Amino acid sequence: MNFSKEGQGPVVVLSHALALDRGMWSDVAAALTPHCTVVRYDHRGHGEATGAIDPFSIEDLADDAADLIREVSSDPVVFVGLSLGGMVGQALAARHPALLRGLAVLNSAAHYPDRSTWDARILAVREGGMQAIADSSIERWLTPAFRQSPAGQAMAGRLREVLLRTDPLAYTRTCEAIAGMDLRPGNRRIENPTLIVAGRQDMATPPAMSQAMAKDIASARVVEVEAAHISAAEIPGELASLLDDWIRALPA
Ligand SMILES: O=C(O)CCC(=O)CC(=O)O
Repeated sequence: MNFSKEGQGPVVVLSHALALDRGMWSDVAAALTPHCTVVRYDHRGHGEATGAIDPFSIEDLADDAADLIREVSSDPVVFVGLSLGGMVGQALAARHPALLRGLAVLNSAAHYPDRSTWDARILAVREGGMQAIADSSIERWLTPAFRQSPAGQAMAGRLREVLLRTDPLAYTRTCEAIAGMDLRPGNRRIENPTLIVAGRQDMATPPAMSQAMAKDIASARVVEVEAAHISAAEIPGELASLLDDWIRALPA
């Protein structure tokens, strides 16, 4: 698996969103490394990872993350996942709780009752490649106000480049995994301290999805932030500070 490890202190693993890569976390990682050892990795078929040809499930991605954690740390780690990364985090906590000190699930969901939007995306990418979903994705990922700012325009450009570089087959395989997932039964077993972060302007995984998740995870608390879907790109400083405070308060 492709990963990077930087900084000193408790190990924090950062898990990225669909059609992005571990670069998505650059600004959050820079803010965390003075106090934490930050490990970032690419999901199957994303970023520098290759070989996402066979179908896989969110549980398979969670087992990949478990293998990575065993490789980078002999102690339990803090796992922070955004969207797809948060789905992986939920499955990881349900399947491998002893590997975790804490779980942060940002801008994510446990289940999609209606798979038609995923089927539409899969069809669009099969017919038109990643270009076919680029504009609509960026519109869901960042708020209009941020996209109009110079920093937001630069960020949108960087995210678009990564999306366009994503292997279309890896993207559609991951959409299949998300469309087929139901993490709710596993969530009812989670006992790790859990922080759920919802973006008030997140159209991809609206706050109601976070509230539903929190009903199943007894140990969870929900915090809302002013951002759209990729909060790690839009408000990295605020998010890093929220995570830093939460990590410091976790039992050792
Ligand atoms: O972002 C993810 O990891 C999955 C949810 C999603 O598809 C977000 C989006 O592109 O709208």
